[in-house]
Amino acid sequence: ELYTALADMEELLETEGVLIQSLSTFIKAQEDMLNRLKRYQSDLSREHERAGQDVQSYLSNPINAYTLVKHLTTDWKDIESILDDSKIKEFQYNISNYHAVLKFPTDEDLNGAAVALMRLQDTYKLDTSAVARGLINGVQYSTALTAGDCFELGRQSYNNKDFYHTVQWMTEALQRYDEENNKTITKADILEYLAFSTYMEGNVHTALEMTDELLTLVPNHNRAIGNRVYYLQDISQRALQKKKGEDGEASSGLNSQPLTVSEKKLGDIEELPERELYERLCRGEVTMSPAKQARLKCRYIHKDNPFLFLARLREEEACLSPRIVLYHNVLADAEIETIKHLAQPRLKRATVQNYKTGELEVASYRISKSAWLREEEHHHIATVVQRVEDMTGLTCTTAEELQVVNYGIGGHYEPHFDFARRGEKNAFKSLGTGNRIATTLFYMSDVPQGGATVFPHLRVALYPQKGTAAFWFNLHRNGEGDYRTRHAACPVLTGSKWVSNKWLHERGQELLRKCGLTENED
Ligand SMILES: O=C(O)CCC(=O)C(=O)O
Ligand SMILES: [Fe+2]
Repeated sequence: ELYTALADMEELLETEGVLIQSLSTFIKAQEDMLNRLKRYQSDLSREHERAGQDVQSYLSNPINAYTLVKHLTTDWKDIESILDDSKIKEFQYNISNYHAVLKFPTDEDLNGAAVALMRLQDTYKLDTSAVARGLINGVQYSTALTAGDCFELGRQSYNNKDFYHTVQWMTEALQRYDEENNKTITKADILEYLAFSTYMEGNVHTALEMTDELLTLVPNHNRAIGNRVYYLQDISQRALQKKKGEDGEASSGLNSQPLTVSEKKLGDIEELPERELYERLCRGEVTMSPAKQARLKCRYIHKDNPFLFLARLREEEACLSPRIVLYHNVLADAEIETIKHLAQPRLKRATVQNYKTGELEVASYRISKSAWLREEEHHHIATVVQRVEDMTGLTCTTAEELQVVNYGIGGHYEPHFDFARRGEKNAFKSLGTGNRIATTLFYMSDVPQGGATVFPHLRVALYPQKGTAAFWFNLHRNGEGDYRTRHAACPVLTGSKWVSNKWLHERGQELLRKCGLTENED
């Protein structure tokens, strides 16, 4: 699996580099061969023309006679030998051998990358046609996609039974097709997918029109002929049902039309489903109320810690209850490089714990790659862990190892709790270190677009800043989980997002975090 971390995608560029080099060598050899053939062709035809002007006198010249014989013996043999197909065989052989030695993406990677693109489109409300032109939020990141590219994206969606995106991308493919001089796909191919997906999206009349258009292009298209019959049946059935419905309505005099979404009064934003809040926060459409924001402060702090007297922490409050803070400039570039360097070769698809079985498994709601680093591995790791203790005033003796995470494009982690809930099977139980009392999340890269850490129920969005750490307690002082800390990592729109986290556990903090005087105190 390559698409889940941007770090691993770098190897694909190397693969492509080797393939391009190999293709260039092959083309060069083929061009040399053609040039030699062209030279022969022009020499031979010139001579042949000369002979044709006066055959008798041409052949009566002994040199010409010799030349003709030579052409038909040596030269044509030479031409035959130039036409050597071993170069093609060699090229084919090389390409297939590269599969054994270079990194290639799989069909799952292709599908994963396409799904990631759809996720970005949905979360950030990106316009299909702008994306197809290589524009992301108005910034030109890549060259435009061809009709064939758009078709392929539609096909991937189709294979995932995602007809909504199939329609979007096939419609875009059709538009690109009309503008293309060198066609990269046939109109019939596009129409076939577009018509069926349009039907699946509930628009049978348009599906029928598209199928009719397809049949004018390919009159004996078997599937189209079959679908057409099916669509016509569907239309007449609907008409019948509608008629029945109208008759019934007339007699009862009731209008049972349900309200449409737009007619429903949208209540307070807090009543929005979590998913909607999460996506709005990712897009930066929702913020904390100005009154709450006005109470947030930045300050230099030392927590009476001798080290911090010398190196004060730059603390920025992101939320007061529960308290979420950012510590700026707490990781040096060299430390970040060490962490990335050690983690990179060990990155594996990040897993989540199944709350019923306790098993670790991959899930579509967490797409990234991670690795774990121990303090003994490098003095930089030990220093960073020491810094967590200095920053938080807590102990790391019972903490988990440092987790390093890299997100690929579209990589995300949907809303979740970092702590284990009651009754949930979890791996911490056997450790005897208690629950995850707090989270320290280090941002190890800037992310140009997307990739914020958001707390939907608090309306807080933290934007990655290289070298900054976020800190919050997951548990109340009485040890109960603080449900307000539910948070998520928004999909990465552009850039590579690197974070690392240190999860601190309850045991050992007994004398470091005071108990509350009231129940469920922050
Ligand atoms: O990457 C982020 O912004 C958050 C990651 C996170 O919440 C986690 O790994 O538990
Ligand atoms: Fe988390």
